[in-house]
Amino acid sequence: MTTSLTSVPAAAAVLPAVELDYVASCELPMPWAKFRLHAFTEPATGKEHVAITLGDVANGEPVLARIHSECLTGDALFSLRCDCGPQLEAALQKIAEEGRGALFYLRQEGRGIGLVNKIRAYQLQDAGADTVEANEALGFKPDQRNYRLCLPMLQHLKISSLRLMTNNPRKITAMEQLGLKVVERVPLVITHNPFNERYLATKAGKLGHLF
Ligand SMILES: Nc1nc2c(ncn2[C@@H]2O[C@H](COP(=O)(O)OP(=O)(O)OP(=O)(O)O)[C@@H](O)[C@H]2O)c(=O)[nH]1
Ligand SMILES: [Zn+2]
Repeated sequence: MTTSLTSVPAAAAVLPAVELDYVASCELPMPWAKFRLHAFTEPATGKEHVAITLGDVANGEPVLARIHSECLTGDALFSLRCDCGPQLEAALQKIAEEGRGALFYLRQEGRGIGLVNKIRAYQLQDAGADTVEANEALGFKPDQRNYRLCLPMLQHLKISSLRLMTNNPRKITAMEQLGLKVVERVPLVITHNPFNERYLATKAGKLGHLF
């Protein structure tokens, strides 16, 4: 049985709604704790998104949260070109340490351009472009993500106040524009290696990330 979860709060009335359907939840044991996994579908795109929770996130207290954008290469294939894998792991570990929190895994691969286009962008980066120049050369904005996706999931889980694990101030602004309260920014660990130095420098220099 699916439940339709379309809504736009007053603060985000100017933005078009994103409709998600809640489908099912299950236990998800991980090395750090036994989480719960909640599945949603996005009828407009056919994409499947998930939220991972631990503890009672619906009790009104601010929730330690991570909004994580899909990165197949970093999250699953151990790529050292970015810091996504270690950030995903660190966020889940921190939620487990606190015994309560939520991670939203959004299928917005490659900052919203998709896996194949991200690999095209990486090819341009191999030839000298930075991450922003590569996206633009392919006809995309530097960051095409839409955080409105989170709203139906947050509402389904009854979360309205966040302690957000991020180094990206635009994520905080996006959440506030959706009518959510961000009571704290919790910085995330950055893992430097010889392959991601330029990626991290571009994030700090052109995309406004706080390191
Ligand atoms: N287009 C493109 N996407 C990338 C590149 N490197 C990583 N990504 C994607 O960027 C997304 C992660 O975003 P980041 O900009 O690294 O970090 P963030 O989510 O904005 O900020 P944090 O909350 O601090 O992690 C994932 O969807 C990755 O697949 C790249 O070179 N080009
Ligand atoms: Zn990545």
